[in-house]
Amino acid sequence: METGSPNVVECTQFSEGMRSKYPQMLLGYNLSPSFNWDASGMSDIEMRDFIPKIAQLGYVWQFITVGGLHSNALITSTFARDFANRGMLAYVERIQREERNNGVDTLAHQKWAGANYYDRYLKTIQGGVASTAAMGKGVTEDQFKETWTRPGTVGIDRDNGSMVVAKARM
Ligand SMILES: O=CC(=O)O
Repeated sequence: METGSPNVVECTQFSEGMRSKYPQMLLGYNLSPSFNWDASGMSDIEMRDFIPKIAQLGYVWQFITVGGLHSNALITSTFARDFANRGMLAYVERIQREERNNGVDTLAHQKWAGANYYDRYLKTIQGGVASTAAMGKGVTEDQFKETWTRPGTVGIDRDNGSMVVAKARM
């Protein structure tokens, strides 16, 4: 279902009407980023509970249409502005350390670009020996294999005061 704003009353009425005629009907709902959620009148707690609440009304397929677009736009925009001012520190602080601290797989993104696949492909056609492997010893991805801590890093204050887990330079 599409509504004009996120509204539990409207969801309830639709669900009750639908289920009075088709009791087994499974419902879907667009958790739309087009809504101004802050203008909906819901408290933060009500927003947090919105999904499970309407799930109980039978909305078993709930989707956020362009949540990824908005999150990408936000980080790209805020990072680009910071990068213009603080250069690589902005990248390291906002992106690389956050990827590491949150276990985000793109931290070492080479495999996402198909480098392992391409290396195996090269080895196959070169009879098992590829002198130009993208993922061989000494490549940039090796820099993400070891960790150490160092003091004095700005902007991160997680478990160890001012110490930050950083990756070794090889
Ligand atoms: O554009 C998408 C939406 O409004 O849900």
